Amino acid sequence: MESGTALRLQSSPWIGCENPRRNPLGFLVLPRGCGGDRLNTLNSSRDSRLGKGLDRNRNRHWHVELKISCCSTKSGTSAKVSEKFHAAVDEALILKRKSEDVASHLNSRCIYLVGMMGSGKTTVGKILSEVLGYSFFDSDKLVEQAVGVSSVAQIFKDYSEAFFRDNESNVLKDLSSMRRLVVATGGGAVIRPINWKYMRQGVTVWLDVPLEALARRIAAVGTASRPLLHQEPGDPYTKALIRLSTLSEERKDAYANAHVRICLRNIAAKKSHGDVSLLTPTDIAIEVLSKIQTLLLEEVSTEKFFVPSDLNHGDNLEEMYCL
Ligand SMILES: Nc1ncnc2c1ncn2[C@@H]1O[C@H](COP(=O)(O)OP(=O)(O)OP(=O)(O)O)[C@@H](O)[C@H]1O
Ligand SMILES: O=C(O)C1=C[C@@H](O)[C@@H](O)[C@H](O)C1
Repeated sequence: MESGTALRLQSSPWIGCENPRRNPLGFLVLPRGCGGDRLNTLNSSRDSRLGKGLDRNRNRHWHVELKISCCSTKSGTSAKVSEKFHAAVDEALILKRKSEDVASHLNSRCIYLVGMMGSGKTTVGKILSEVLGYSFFDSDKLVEQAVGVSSVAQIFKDYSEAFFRDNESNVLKDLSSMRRLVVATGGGAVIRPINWKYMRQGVTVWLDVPLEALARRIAAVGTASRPLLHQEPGDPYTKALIRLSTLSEERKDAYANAHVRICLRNIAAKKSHGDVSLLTPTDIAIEVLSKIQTLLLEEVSTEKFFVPSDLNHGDNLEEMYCL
């Protein structure tokens, strides 16, 4: 992913700042005077939903956090680096603007990301949670926590898939009474209708990624953590592609229950390169916010609520799962 392709910031004449650093999510943290002024003008609202992410320390040592997710810097010239940095700043500005618009209509409702394994639910979900000032949870991790076993693969092995699915439903039920969460759900969470009842308490978003791209991503990290891919013979790419094709055929109608569909092929086509592998997680996060914005504006104009807006505050998730 983009994490291995850090920009060589120090060599950029445009930036000229010392010691740019990244926070744990891969956001660039720049000191004052390092090109963040363009963001500062947009960042003037004190009660911004982004307050936690962008306004932190603003009086003492103003800084900005940008998600840099460009694809390659192999040629490494300063001009190219500068161009890419400009593009990343523009991307971050769009992301911020969209997140503010969406936050004002979301009314604290949660976002549930659904999609096949490897579709980017975790990667994109973390970006969304950061810009919206939401907390991020991965339902697979919550199941592991609830069962007290360190991996989903081990739960499948020690118990059964059905046992895992029961626990997954329990987790989604618990989450459904919560607010201000972005949840990356397990790839198979969509197959149980009851889970939709829980997830549709928030806005549900389907990350629809071509199977070849999924298989490439999964092959790159291996199939060890994905028990449903263990049975197939062959090299990791072929193994993943065969199994993903069957699962996707079985599940495509279920994924289509989501309020919003993010089709990577369509985003790539809109960008005129047609290549989904050139789409950064930030590109995808921006598209998610745009589609949610459209949904919520339609909600306002038709007065028909697609997503319940009167949820009670739930119990404390940290306490429930000993996090
Ligand atoms: N836009 C992208 N471009 C390239 N690689 C990506 C992109 N988004 C995610 N990845 C990579 O694909 C892999 C899977 O991503 P991620 O873990 O976010 O998916 P997931 O949907 O949460 O998967 P799972 O359901 O199996 O937990 C990771 O190695 C991640 O770095
Ligand atoms: O696609 C699936 O069915 C799964 C995806 C993972 O996220 C895990 O929830 C588990 O490995 C099952």
